[in-house]
Amino acid sequence: MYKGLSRILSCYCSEKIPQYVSPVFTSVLTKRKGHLGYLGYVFKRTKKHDKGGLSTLFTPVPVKPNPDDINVGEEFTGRLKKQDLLKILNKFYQKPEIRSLASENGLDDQLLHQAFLSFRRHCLEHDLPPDIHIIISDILHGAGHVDDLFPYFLRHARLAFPHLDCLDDLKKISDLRTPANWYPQARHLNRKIVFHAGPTNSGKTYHALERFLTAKSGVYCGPLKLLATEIYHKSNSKGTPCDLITGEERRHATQYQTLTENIETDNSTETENYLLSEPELTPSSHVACTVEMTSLNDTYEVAIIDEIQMIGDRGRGWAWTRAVLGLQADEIHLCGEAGAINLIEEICYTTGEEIEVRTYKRLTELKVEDSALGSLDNVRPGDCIVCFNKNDIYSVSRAIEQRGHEVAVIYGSLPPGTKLAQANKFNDPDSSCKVMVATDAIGLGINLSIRRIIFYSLIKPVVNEDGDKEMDIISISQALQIAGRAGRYGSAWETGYVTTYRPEDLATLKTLLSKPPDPVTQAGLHPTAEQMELYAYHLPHASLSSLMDIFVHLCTVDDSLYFMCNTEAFKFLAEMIQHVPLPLRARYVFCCAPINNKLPFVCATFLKMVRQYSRNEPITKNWLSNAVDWPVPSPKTIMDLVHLEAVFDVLELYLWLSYRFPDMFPDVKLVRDMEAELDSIIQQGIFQITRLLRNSEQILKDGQSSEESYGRGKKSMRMGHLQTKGDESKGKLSEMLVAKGLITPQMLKKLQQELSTDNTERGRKKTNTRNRRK
Ligand SMILES: Nc1ncnc2c1ncn2[C@@H]1O[C@H](COP(=O)(O)OP(=O)(O)OP(=O)(O)O)[C@@H](O)[C@H]1O
Ligand SMILES: [Mg+2]
Repeated sequence: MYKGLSRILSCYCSEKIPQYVSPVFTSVLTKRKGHLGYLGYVFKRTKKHDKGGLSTLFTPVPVKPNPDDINVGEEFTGRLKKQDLLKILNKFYQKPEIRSLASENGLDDQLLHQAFLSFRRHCLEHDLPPDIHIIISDILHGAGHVDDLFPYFLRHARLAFPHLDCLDDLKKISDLRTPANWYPQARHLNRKIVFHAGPTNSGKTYHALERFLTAKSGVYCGPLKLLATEIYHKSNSKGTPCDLITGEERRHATQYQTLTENIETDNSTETENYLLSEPELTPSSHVACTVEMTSLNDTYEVAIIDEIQMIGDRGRGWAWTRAVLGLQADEIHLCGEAGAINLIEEICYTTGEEIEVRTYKRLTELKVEDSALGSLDNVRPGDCIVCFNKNDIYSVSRAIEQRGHEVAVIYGSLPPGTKLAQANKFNDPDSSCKVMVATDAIGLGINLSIRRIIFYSLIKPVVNEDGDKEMDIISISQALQIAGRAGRYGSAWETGYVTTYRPEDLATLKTLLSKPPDPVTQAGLHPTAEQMELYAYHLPHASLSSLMDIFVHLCTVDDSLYFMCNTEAFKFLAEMIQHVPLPLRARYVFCCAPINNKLPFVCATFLKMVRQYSRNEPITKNWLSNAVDWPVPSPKTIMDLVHLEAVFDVLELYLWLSYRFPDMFPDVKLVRDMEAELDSIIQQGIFQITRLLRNSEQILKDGQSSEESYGRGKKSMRMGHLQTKGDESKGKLSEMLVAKGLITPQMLKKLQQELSTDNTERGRKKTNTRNRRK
C-alpha cells in the first residue's frame, strides 16, 4: 500500500531515495572526512564527472572584424588565395614552437586549439587586417617565416580570451588566504572569545545565554529558525526584549509582548488589528537570528554563535566563518562540539585574539538500549521516531496513529508556525499527544520533551566534497546530535534513551555513539558580491555561473584552515535566470535566494518573479496571488499538503526578496498575512495528516481502478464494442494524472483555464486569418 503512496510522493519529496540506486553493502574500509570509516552503505546518486582544468571554463568571445580593415592590405600586396591562406595557417598551428610560445603566454593546448579555430575562421571569413595580410603575403613569397604570425595570433587570442590579459588581477581578487582582513571593523575591536565546549544537553547554550540576557545588547546566531525562535521566546519571557530575524521574518519584541498579552486576554481582533497596522517599530537591543542573517554592521556587547562545529559544513560553513571573523561584539560566545576548538584557536591566532575554553559535561544520562524497537506496537509516550525522508514520516505517523497514539510531526519544509505548534503540542504535559515523528529538523540544539529517540533508519542524503549527492550513513556528529535530543535537562524525562527501529541497525548506532565526533579541521568560505562584481568587470562576457566556476578554480585558499563551500545551489539559480536581463548585483542576490531547487513549482515561480523584476514591474500581492492561485483551499490529500508547502516556500521567497529589493516587492505586510493564513491551513492539515493519507490512498486506488477500466476500455475498443466520446477519455487522463500525483487539482484547474484561453486565442487567430483571406 505504501509503495503506491511513495510513488505519488516521489515527484514532490526532495529527500526520497532515488529508485535507480540500490544499497551496496561495501566492505571497503574507507576513512572519509565526517563519516564513519567502517562497513557501511554508500549509494552514489550521480557519478562524479571530470570537472577538467581551468581552460575548460572559458568559451571564446566572438572577435568582431575591424571595419577599417577593408581591402587595405590587398591594395599593397595583391589578392590572396584562400587556399594559400589556409595552408599557411594550418602549418602555423602544427609547429611545436608555436605550442611552446603559446604556453608561455598562458595558452594551454585546449585554449590554443580554440583560439586557433577562432583565428582561422576570422582570417578566412573577413577581410584581413593589413598587417596580417602583408605578413602572409611575405611568407608566401619566401620573404617571411610562419612563426612571424605569432604576435598577430596572440593579439586575436587575447580578444577571444580576455582573461589572458587579466589573470593576475583575477587571482588577486580571488586571493582568499587572509579572510580575517576582510572585516577591518571587527579587527579594530579587542574581542573576548569564549568557547563553550561539550556534548549535547550539557548547558552550553544555557550558559552563553546567561551572559546574553544580562548584557546591554546581544545577538544570538543559530543554525535553525526553530532554534532562533526558541531563543526569541526564552529571552522575551525572561524579560529581555529580543527581536527575531530569520531570512524572511523580522518579529519585534514589542510584537511578542502585545501578542502574548492579547493571547492571554483572548483579544484576537485587537491582535489582528495590531499586526495589520504594524506601527514603526524600534529594534530591540537584543536579537535572535539565523546565522546567515547576522548583521556585521551593528555592534553588540555579547554575541552567541551556536553549533560552531557547523563552520565545517560543506554548504553553509561560510556563514559561521563570516560571523566568527566579522561580528562586532565585546564578547563572542561560541557553543558546540569540542572537535572545533583547535580550528577556532588557529583562526584566533590569525586575528590575534585570545580564546577561553569552558568545558561542560552532559547533565542527564543517555542510555543506548539493548534492543531495537522492532515494531511500532512498541512505541511509548515520550518517543520520537527520527526519519530521513518524508515518505517515512508519512507512513510511520500513519501507522502510529492507527495504533491509537496522537502524533506530533516536524519536518524541514513545514512553516515555522506549524513546527512550533507541533513542538508545543508535544511538549505540553497536559496534551494527549505524547509521540513525535520528525526528521533531523529537530537535530540541533532544540529542547523537546523527548524520552527516547528511535532512529527509523541511519541513512541520509549528504552532499559530498564535490557537491554531489550521495546516500550515506549519518556522521558521528549527526548521530550524537540527534540522540542528544532525548532526556533534556529540565524536561519531564531525567534519563534519555536511544535505539533503532531495525535490529540490524543497532550495532551501527552503538558504534556511532561510542566515538567522539570527527574534529573540524577547516572553515568554509564563499565569494562575496563585490568579488563577483570585480570578476564581471574583467570578464564582461562570462555568465555569472561561469564567473563562479572560474572564481572557484582560480581562488587561493589557505587550506590549512579554510575550504571553499560548494556553490552548486548558486550556480543552479544563475543558470536558470541567465537569459533574463539583470544588473549583476541583482542577479547575484537572486542567486543567493534560499530555494529548494527540487521543487519545480517554486523554481518556476521564482523565474516568473525574476522576469517581472527585469521588466521593472513590481511584484505585488495581486501578482503573487495569481502566480500561486490564491486563495488556496484546505488540503484534502497529502499531495495537496505538499503543494501548499511549496506555496509557502514561494511566500517565504517573496519575503526574503522583499528585504533585498523593498521597492520591487512592496506588499510585505499583505504577504505576511497570506503566510499566517497558509501556516494555519497547513497546521490544520498536519493535525489531520492521517485523514490526508487515507484520502491519498483512496484516490490512488480509484486511479488504479480507472487505469484498469482504461485498459479494459482499450481492449474493448479493439474488439469494436466500446464507443467513447473524445472528451470522456480526456477527462480520464487528467483524473489519472491527479491520482498519480503528477499534477494537483489546482494545477489541473489552471491548465484547463490556460488551455481554454489558448483555444479562444487560436480560434480568434483562425477567424482573423479566414477574414483576411476573404
Ligand atoms: N544550570 C542550569 N539550570 C537550569 N537549566 C539548565 C541549566 N543548564 C542547562 N539547563 C537547561 O537544560 C537544557 C539543555 O541545555 P542547553 O540547551 O544549554 O544544552 P546544550 O549543551 O546547548 O545542548 P545542545 O548541544 O543540544 O545544543 C535547556 O533546556 C536548558 O535551559
Ligand atoms: Mg545548544
